[in-house]
This record gives sequence, C-alpha cells and structure tokens, in this order.
Amino acid sequence: MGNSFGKLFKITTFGESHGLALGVIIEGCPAGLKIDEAKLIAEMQRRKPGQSKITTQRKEEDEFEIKSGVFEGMTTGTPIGIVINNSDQKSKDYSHISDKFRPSHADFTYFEKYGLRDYRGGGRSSARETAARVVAGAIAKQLLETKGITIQAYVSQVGDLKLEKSHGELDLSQAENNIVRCPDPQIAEEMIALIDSVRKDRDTIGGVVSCVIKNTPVGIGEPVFDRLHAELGKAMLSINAVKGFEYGSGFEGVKMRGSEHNDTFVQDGDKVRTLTNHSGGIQGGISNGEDIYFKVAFKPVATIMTDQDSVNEAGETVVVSGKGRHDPCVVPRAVPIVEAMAALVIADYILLAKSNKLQDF
Ligand SMILES: Cc1cc2nc3c(=O)[nH]c(=O)nc-3n(C[C@H](O)[C@H](O)[C@H](O)COP(=O)(O)O)c2cc1C
Ligand SMILES: C=C(O[C@@H]1CC(C(=O)O)=C[C@@H](OP(=O)(O)O)[C@H]1O)C(=O)O
Repeated sequence: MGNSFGKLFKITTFGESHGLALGVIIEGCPAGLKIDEAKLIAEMQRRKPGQSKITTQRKEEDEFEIKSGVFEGMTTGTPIGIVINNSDQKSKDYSHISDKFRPSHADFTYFEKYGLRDYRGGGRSSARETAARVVAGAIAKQLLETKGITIQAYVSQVGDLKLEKSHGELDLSQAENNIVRCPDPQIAEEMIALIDSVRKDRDTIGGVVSCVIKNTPVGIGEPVFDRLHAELGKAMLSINAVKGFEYGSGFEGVKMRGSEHNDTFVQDGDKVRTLTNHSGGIQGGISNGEDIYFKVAFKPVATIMTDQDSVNEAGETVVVSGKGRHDPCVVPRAVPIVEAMAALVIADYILLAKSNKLQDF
C-alpha cells in the first residue's frame, strides 16, 4: 500500500503527524552491524522541527527508541523496530480547516481517495513521517560506512539564489555550519535573510537540495526497470513537496553536443575512470565508480499564513486562513531526508548486487 520502500534492505514506516507515535520497521539489515546511537541522534537533530527561526516552530526532540533487532549494540538480522513519540501536537490549529482543503496540500486528495482523513497536522501526508525515514537512513549510512561510502547533501538554491559552483568546487564540510545548510557562508547568509523575509510576509519559498555519493563500487544498479538513477529518482520523488529530480548533467545536458558531453575513459592504475562526469556516476543504470550526484527540487510550502480561496468537503466555496506552525521553506530540513533516502537506495542496491555474478553467489 505504498508504505514500504526497498527490496532487500526494506523499510516500512507508520504514523501520523498528530497521532501518538511514528515509527519504522527495517528488514534486511545484515546482522553484526555495530550501531552508533549517537550518530542516529545527530541525524534526527538535523531534521527535527523547531531547530531555527527559518523552520516550523513545532518543538519535537525526535527522541527514538529501538524496540527490537539490536542486541548489545549490534544488529541481529531480525526486524529492527523503532518508535518516535509525538509530543508537541497542536491539533486545535487544524480545527478551523477540518472540513476544508488547503490549496496544494494533500487534504483534498486524501479525502477523495479514502473518504475520510485525519486532518490534524496533515495526518499521514505530513513530512513528520520523514523522521522515520531519517532514523532508518542513519542505520543504512552506518552500513555504507563499512564500505567507505559517504553521502552528503546540501542546500544549493533558495528561490532565485543559487550556488554556481559544482560539488567538487565547494567545501562541503561548511554546509552544517549554518542553519540553511549551504556550504557557501556568504550565500547562506543571503538565503537565510530571504527565507526570513518571506516568512515575515506570511509566505513560503522553494529550493533545491544537491547530493553527492562518494565511493560507490562499480556495478550497482538493476537494469532495466530498476536502474540505479530510477530508484534514486523514486526515492527522492517520494519525499513530501518534491517537484523535480535530475542527476548528472540533468536538464543542462541537453544544451551540449555529444562531443562535449561524453565522459572519456582513462585507465588509472587498476581502475577505469572518466575524465569528466556528466553521467553523474551512473551509466546504463549501473554505477561506474565515479561520484553519483543529483539535485532535488522542492516547491514552496503549501500552508501559507494568509487567506486563500478554496472549497470544503461539501463542495462549498470557503476561505482557508493560514494558522499553525509551518516551515517557510523546507530545504534546510530536507537535507538529512535526501541523504537518508539515498543511503537506503545504495544499501539496498549493494545487497542486490550480490547476485550479479556466479562468484558472488
Ligand atoms: C522537511 C519538510 C517540511 C515540510 N513542512 C511543511 C509545513 O510546515 N507545512 C506544509 O504545508 N507543508 C510542509 N511540507 C510539505 C508537505 O508535507 C507536502 O507539500 C504535502 O504533503 C503535499 O504533498 P506534495 O507537496 O508532495 O504534493 C514539508 C515538507 C518537507 C520535506
Ligand atoms: C512536525 C514536522 O513538520 C511538520 C510538517 C508539516 C507538513 O504539512 O508536512 C506541517 C507542520 O506540522 P504541524 O502543523 O502538525 O506542526 C510541520 O511542523 C516534522 O517534520 O517533524
């Protein structure tokens, strides 16, 4: 029913924004992985609401409890069950729109699909659900660390303000040093000021999260329908408010000739490398060992703090007035979500690649 993701490293999430709790069941994580809980907590802190003036002011610590599948700090190979309690729901903020549809949120489509809905905080459609993905993704990241694979996302655009440099030209270690998570400190300041001014206008703004995955081995990806970039695309497009995904040269690549765009192969010691990386580390749906990089576009948040025309469940014309604690821009908190989803894909696809060749059997 669309609540699970992955084939071998598989997650199933549950929970609503204003319910008692959220959580995730992780199946397929190999036994014997040492879990560093401090790292899981750190990932949750990066995503949690209420972290700065440019995020929703809902205060959730996003503490989690590992209920199963980990014994004496090691995964046991059995399902890992994790629960995150909700503690700061303000469902009253939603009573005035309990039968009204917020323009461009999921109120109308959930109501039409199921015939009823948990209107409190957007229910299941809320990005609160992504807390469960982030804790699962943090475990996947630890699995990937054992192979030296790293994943880093950062904010590369807010509205019209964008980084012109590619990931290789930036010092990505700077990204976590500011509240918007942009690696260029100067542009970060401008982005923060822009989000803050949009927030003061009681409006919202979109942005782009870029991500780079390093040290993926050659040969990961399942042609033809489960090409690595197709799965990354699905993972990213499953995140709330995502409107676009591009990898490698993406939409800009259409302006180039093949003679400029082709990535020349060179032998580098015992490895085949490419001189450029317009392919984004993936060719034919299979990783080629170069950096995998992609961008994810997020729309401006639907819930704005001004009156908007809409309709209600009875089909009457109504005004929806903005209320509650909402993100003026999602990208600062989307960074760890993008990383988590990328980690889940790569962990899953490394396990799948064990069936590539007879010698791996
Ligand atoms: C990190 C994050 C935070 C979000 N915060 C809000 C919010 O405060 N208010 C809101 O209306 N939408 C927010 N959204 C987006 C909604 O969850 C999303 O727009 C809604 O579920 C409808 O789905 P769609 O935009 O994917 O069609 C957020 C999304 C993300 C990724
Ligand atoms: C609570 C979180 O973000 C929420 C995402 C969200 C939405 O519509 O997606 C709407 C707001 O929910 P509420 O109005 O219930 O506070 C945000 O605060 C979170 O990410 O943990």
